[in-house]
Amino acid sequence: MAKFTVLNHPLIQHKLTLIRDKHVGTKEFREVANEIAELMVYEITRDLPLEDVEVETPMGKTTQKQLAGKKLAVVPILRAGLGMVDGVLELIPAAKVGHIGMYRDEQTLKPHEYFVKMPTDIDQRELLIVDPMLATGGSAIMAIDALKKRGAKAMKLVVLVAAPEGVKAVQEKHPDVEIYAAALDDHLTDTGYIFPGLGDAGDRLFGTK
Ligand SMILES: O=P(O)(O)OC[C@H]1O[C@H](OP(=O)(O)OP(=O)(O)O)[C@H](O)[C@@H]1O
Ligand SMILES: O=c1cc[nH]c(=O)[nH]1
Ligand SMILES: [Mg+2]
Repeated sequence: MAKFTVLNHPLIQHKLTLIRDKHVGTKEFREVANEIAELMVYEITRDLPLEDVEVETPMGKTTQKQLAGKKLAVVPILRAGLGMVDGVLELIPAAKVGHIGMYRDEQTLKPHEYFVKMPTDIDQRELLIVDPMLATGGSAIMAIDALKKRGAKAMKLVVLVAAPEGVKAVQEKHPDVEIYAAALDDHLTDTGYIFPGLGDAGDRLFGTK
């Protein structure tokens, strides 16, 4: 079973508390969601492999480290995942970006896929799937299914807020995918929202409610 990790750096906790506040508007919600994503990626990439490279400084030749291994791609689950992409790209500006469009039926809570556009070489990349909310887990599971079907082999799921139900569901269906969250919240409500959560992350990011 892959790891589930809560990245509880004090800055991450503080910023998440800021955007939980229902009075925070679209501009601040957007800015802070990206800041949290950036801090999370800083933590998640701690163990990226390095290799030696020779470089000539103005003082002479030296052997130093550079990133080795698989290249990265960011995969937001639309819409709300878009709210984390800029934060990730701040740290990994050369990453490719694949998009998966998914919406959850409000009555059944079942996800529906409406768009997939991936870099052609996803089989050779490590994918960071981003979505602010992991609720029932249905959307993340379907997104990972879609990526695996297209050849993806290495991926991590990065969410701001996870519900225990969603973590369990993803771990059961995709035991090879590590999950990172800024917080593990208490439970899902009977309408499928995370409590205490953030509310509807897509609506809060894009001002659609
Ligand atoms: O774990 P689940 O129960 O599947 O719920 C989580 C999903 O719900 C939200 O998307 P939503 O369907 O609201 O679409 P949106 O991003 O367009 O708002 C959220 O961004 C996740 O993708
Ligand atoms: O709490 C939740 C659950 C699913 N999607 C959201 O945007 N928020
Ligand atoms: Mg939504």
